Amino acid sequence: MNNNDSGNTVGALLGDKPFGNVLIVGLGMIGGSFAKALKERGLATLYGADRREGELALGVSTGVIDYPAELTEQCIANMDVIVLATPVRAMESVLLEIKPYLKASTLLTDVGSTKGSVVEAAKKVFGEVPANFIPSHPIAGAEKSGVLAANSQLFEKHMAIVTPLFDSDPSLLDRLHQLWAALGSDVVSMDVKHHDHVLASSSHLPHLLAYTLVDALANSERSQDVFKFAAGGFRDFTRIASSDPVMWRDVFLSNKEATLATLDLFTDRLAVMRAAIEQGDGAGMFGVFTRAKSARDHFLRLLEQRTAGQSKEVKPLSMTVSPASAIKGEIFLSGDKSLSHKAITLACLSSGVSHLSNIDLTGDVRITMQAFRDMGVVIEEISADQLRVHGVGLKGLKAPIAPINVHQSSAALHQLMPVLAGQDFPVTLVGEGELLSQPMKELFDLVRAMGGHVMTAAADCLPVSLAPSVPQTVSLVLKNGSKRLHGAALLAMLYSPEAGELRACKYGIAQTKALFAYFGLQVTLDEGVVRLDSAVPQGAQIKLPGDVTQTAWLALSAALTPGSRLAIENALVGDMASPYVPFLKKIGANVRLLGDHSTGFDQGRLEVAFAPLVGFDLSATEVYGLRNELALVCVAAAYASGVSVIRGLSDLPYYYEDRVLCLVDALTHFGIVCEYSAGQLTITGGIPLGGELDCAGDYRLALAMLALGLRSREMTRVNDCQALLEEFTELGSVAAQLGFHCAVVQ
Ligand SMILES: NC(=O)c1ccc[n+]([C@@H]2O[C@H](COP(=O)([O-])OP(=O)(O)OC[C@H]3O[C@@H](n4cnc5c(N)ncnc54)[C@H](O)[C@@H]3O)[C@@H](O)[C@H]2O)c1
Ligand SMILES: O=C(O)C(=O)C[C@]1(C(=O)O)C=C[C@@H](O)C=C1
Repeated sequence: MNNNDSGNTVGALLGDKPFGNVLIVGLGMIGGSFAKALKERGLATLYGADRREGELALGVSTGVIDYPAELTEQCIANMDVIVLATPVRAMESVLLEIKPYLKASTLLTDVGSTKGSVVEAAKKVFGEVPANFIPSHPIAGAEKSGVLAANSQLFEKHMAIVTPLFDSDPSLLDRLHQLWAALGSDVVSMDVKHHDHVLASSSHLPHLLAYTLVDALANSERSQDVFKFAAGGFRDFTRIASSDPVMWRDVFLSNKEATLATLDLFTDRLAVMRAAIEQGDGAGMFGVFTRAKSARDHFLRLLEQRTAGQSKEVKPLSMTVSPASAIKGEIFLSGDKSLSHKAITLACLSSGVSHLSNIDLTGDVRITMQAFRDMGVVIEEISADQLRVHGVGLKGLKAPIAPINVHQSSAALHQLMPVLAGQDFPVTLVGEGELLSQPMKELFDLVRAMGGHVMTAAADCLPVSLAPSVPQTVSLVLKNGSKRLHGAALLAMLYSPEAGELRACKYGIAQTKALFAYFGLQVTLDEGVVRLDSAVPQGAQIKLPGDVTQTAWLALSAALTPGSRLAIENALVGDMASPYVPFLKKIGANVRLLGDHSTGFDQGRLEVAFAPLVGFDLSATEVYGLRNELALVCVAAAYASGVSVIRGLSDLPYYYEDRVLCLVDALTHFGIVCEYSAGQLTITGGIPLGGELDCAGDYRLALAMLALGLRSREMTRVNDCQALLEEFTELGSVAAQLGFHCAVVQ
């Protein structure tokens, strides 16, 4: 070892460099990248050992390491961290060499692609895995090898898996997390066996296929022409066949059981595809290709999000609105998100084909779609807002190959749980982020009421496994549940052996009733009891109406902005239309809703022009009917002449009242006089001042605050608009089309 500082204590060195002395054994592509990344960031003094002296010389001359080293006592005993980066089968001999000199305080880890074999090697050498040996594995790499391929950014925004063992030293484990995090990795913990199975499918099998494909073609009769005419597809598929043969031989020797399992599964699927080609089964092939395409597109989006750092940190977005000149134009609004979600679910569970148009395919609707695709449903995306869904029937879903991941979507979870509880196969649902710590007792109880077996590790939280069960007649009382839970209850009723019922339903069901009717299902509401006749949903053709909240917001915005002439071409008419439109009419707005109303999602043209608004007095019953749009009601009051009274607010569930109180703060901040007492709010109309507001991440509040800024004296800035932009993805283009002066600021 050529360490000039070898006389220094480890503590002193740690003071200079946070990770002290780090030795890499196997200074190739991964070991070199690790060393270079630490060295460039000034985080450690780097030593390298390799059986090829040439690699060490190159490592020093290219600045990847500080010093070449040998596995002597002087070296090993002086290290704070030792990283094994040789091919996995060479690790046992390295462990044998370092064993006599290894201190218990030194963190020993590795970067090998298999973990079970490395743990076995450690057991063989040490008798049991020492507490300071904690295996890890960066999920980043390349088809290159050798120290010259070292890349100091290789691990940034990639995952690093750590596989701690029961007896691993907690402070060294913490150090290992810090080490990978310092190189920019997202660190995740995994069980050794699970790691080897997952990686067998995600990494080992693809390498085997690429090597075998190239080898088979290279030895085929027409190999010269095959390579001559091979283009992008061949190159993309076979890039990894240029990887290091020693490394990959070691991987397959070390992870036999898991690779054979995934290979068998793949071979079976390949046989199915072979049969489909032989039998000219176009529909079968189409099904596989559409599902695979969408699974890959979904995976790429997740990867993009992660590499763009979005899943780590959500940047708060703000929006500004300048007093607009006028809102002018004709517009079609995209379909309601919650209806889109429900329509897709019903279409997947129907017999026959459904055609869904004006569907909102943004955000978590895609998570639900992906889950159904994973369970065998063919969903064709005909255009950005149209789907053709080949329904499989209520019990026709197929067991997914892997657990269903709802990511962070509670909406997707509520759609999927009752449907999965009704199937004849066991299934596991996993999630991510905050969703993992949210108790789902009410939803899980609902599944239990269906007769479902619900198994969770942490009480009523994700992940959850469902086992097939004998279905029970669904009879539920949902006094306090959310609207989503009520939606889930209706789906649960689909699986009830006899007509199910839901008591104490506190939400209007007009929209659900209409949606179910499209699929041939009859929902009735009688004295607070919702019933669903047992029937099999049938494929349907549905054109979803424009989003009701967006319609109400645009109508108010045009009504209070002089010079406005707005037409919304696909506003919902009839019973299901928002009561906000008649409310606007009542307070003097120039509003006309044109269109015949018979059944279902009938749509008409809503025309709005400016007119002065007049103060109003709303009873508790009217306020209940307008509960979703109360923030907009308050904005209307702020611009109306005279005093407006809004009654019965404290009779509403607390979150409606909270939203109104937030808006009252905003109005007061903008100089509008408000008084709130005993659930009654009075607002005296005036001219809002403008300024900065915070919508606390609430989509409806954000819209109301933007409307408030439309005629205020100064520009209005609304902070925390992330949820708004996720819900109303077309806000920018709608604003541009209608002449709003609305902009996003980071
Ligand atoms: N290549 C990838 O994409 C990738 C990704 C993640 C993890 N890994 C893992 O990282 C490790 C290294 O892979 P790589 O791609 O850097 O390979 P590489 O061939 O570039 O480097 C391996 C180095 O180890 C040295 N070596 C071999 N046996 C040795 C021994 N007994 N003592 C000392 N040195 C020895 C070799 O001389 C070589 O320099 C492997 O375990 C591999 O499974 C690779
Ligand atoms: O990107 C590549 O070339 C890789 O092969 C990297 C890859 C992988 O399969 O994803 C290879 C092996 C690993 O252990 C981890 C990552």
